[in-house]
Amino acid sequence: MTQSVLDQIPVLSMTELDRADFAAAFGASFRRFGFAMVRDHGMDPALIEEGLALTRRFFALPEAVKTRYDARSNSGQRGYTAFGREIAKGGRENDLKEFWHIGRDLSANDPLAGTMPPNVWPEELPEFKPVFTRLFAAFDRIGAALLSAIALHLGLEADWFDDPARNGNSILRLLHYPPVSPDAPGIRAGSHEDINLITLLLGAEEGGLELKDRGGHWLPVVPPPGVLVINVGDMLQRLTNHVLPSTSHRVVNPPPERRGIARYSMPFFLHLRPDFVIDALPQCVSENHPRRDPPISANDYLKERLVEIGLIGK
Ligand SMILES: O=C(O)CCC(=O)C(=O)O
Ligand SMILES: [Fe+2]
Repeated sequence: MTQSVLDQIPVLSMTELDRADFAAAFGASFRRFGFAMVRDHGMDPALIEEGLALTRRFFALPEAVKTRYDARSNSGQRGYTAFGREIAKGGRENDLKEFWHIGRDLSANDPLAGTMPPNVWPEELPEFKPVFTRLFAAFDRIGAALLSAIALHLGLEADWFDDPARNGNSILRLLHYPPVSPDAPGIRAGSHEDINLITLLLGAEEGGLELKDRGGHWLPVVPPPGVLVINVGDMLQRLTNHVLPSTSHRVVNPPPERRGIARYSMPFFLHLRPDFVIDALPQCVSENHPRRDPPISANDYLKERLVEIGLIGK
């Protein structure tokens, strides 16, 4: 498979291809689209279903209960962010979505503990903590395998990302896009790029997700059931000096016949360790392709971007 024949995101098997072939195909999809789709990723379908069922139950709770877990006290990094609060960088209308964030639980004496607030859990749903703790660990594990494929594709050692991503400030986001009324201003999620290294997305089978391809056209991303959608975030774009493009994407409103249907999805934003300094890899810099961005620590970059999307005050 060469890059030029890729005009739809291929669905790649993590078990049918050997390690080198998977890395080549995954890398080609990333270079072409900034997106990839993967099956046979080994995540337990029953666990995913449990997570999505709990997500539906949480968002069905009364607003007064959900706002008890308001994430404004921790920069939007844990707990509940109400409908209409987040706005795409540079966007005009706030997004038509509400979400819940789960992060990494570090011990209080960990040197990085200051950069990661403790999780909050909804008392109303005791299964939340065990189920999402397991899902977070599963995403961490598959994320590490995908980073290893990216490393091979870039000509690095397979374990290159192990240390930079260990105890990364990753976030599991549970998303609810309620039914959309015909006169609603704005869209479910305005065009944006993800901040982190890579995003692993599950449950986005209800349509609406679109990526902007290199020709500037919006291409629907329609994963078959259970397939993981992975995209390049801004941190990987910076690290690879834009060789791997962080691709703009959005979630458009449903057509009239599906307006009454809510949409749920579960992106895992895989982050670097907060103290890791993101600087272009030497193999991605040349005379013809000079360095594009100055070095910056993952934590400083994250803070800068959270201000831009309205999750922390200036
Ligand atoms: O819901 C989706 O399918 C995508 C969500 C997304 O792009 C995001 O939350 O950054
Ligand atoms: Fe996104």
